[in-house]
Amino acid sequence: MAHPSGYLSGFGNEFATEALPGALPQHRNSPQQVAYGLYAEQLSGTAFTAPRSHNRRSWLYRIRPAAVHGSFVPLDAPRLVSRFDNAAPPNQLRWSPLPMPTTPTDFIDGWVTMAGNGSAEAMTGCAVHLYAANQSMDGRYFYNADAELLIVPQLGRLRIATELGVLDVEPQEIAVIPRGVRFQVTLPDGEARGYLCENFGALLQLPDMGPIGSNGLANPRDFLTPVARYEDVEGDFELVTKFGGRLWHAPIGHSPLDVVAWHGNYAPYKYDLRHFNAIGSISYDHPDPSIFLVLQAPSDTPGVDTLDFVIFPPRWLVAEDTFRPPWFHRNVASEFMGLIHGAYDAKADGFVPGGSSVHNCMSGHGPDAATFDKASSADTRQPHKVGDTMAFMFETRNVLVPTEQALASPQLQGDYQRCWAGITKRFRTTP
Ligand SMILES: O=C(O)Cc1cc(O)ccc1O
Ligand SMILES: [Fe+2]
Repeated sequence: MAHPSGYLSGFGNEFATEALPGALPQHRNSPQQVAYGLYAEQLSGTAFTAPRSHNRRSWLYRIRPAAVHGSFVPLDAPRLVSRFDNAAPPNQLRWSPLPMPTTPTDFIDGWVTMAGNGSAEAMTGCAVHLYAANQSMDGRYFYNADAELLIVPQLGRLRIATELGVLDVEPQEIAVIPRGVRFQVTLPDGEARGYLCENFGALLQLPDMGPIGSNGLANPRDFLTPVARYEDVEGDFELVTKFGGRLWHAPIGHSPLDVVAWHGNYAPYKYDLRHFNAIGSISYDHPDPSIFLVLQAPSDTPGVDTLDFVIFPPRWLVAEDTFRPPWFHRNVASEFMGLIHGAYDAKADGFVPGGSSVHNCMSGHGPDAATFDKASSADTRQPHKVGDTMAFMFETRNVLVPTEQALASPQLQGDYQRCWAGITKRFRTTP
């Protein structure tokens, strides 16, 4: 049954889609002659020998193979950083939103690297960027050989035309573009801003749910993958790639979005965070934020992820005799947070939509003084709705090294630590 959205529904399914009838070969992948004079091409996202449960690849039937383009030369990208070997301060860090660009800037020009760990070459770790753009990509196409790309729009819609079809995303939705998939981003609202996470390692997957059971959190059928759609256009175009931590570009005489049909389980997808089924405490205490895990990129160590994508969606707080907002804490993991919409329940002010924060390994953080005061005297016999909110966290196993430009940024809030300065000594020698 066709999904009402016009997309294909499900996470990591074996999809099959064709924009022209009969374009998709049946019962084989590379027949001697493909219908409509198409070329067959495999795109693999995991090792050929990866276990079946993790094996991802798709077969593309296209007007020209991906090999047809000119030679790549380096492309300057001064705000893109790929080495995370500078000294990371243990300070809690927070930034105001990135201002919108004042010169023509498309989605690719608009990346500003904030922090990261590991490396693209080693295929481990991740990089966190912000993007801010005021132009559609025009005659320009991009693929990322370094990473799977998680896109978290905060302002303005994105039309992401990929080789495998079109994803329309708006704030409070996310998109994931697999490593290697070519795409072009246009801006229906004329401008756009948001957060990006490049995942250099194993692909993002839905988490196991343990005692939660077989339903809840992000339900697989809410993940949407586009149907095949192709462009048959020729011109003096540019193919940009991120490869080995830097940008390269090559001339290309046609649109690489020329895939007429495809099948497989390696494909872009989107997910509406508002569909997340939040599960929490219905008795007492504030659970660990892993309860809000949307997607995880596992590392080689069982139970320890390279990257966790966690959200803090609208929800009811009902826990009794409980300090309900996030507690004070220090974690072995490192946290990059962003706010997509509304307000975040641990911070009364200063953390605004489009803003960011980093709390690295063992750096103490938690509710600000105003939040602490309010929540420690709230009536917890009453349920409380945390509405009008959508915050997220990229949580990583390795320290998130902030880039020098992020540490020197005019948006860095030099007074961030003062949000805890009003937390006074309450100790007394009587209970
Ligand atoms: O630091 C944060 O605000 C994120 C966070 C939220 C929470 O509910 C528990 C732990 C945690 O790191
Ligand atoms: Fe935290």
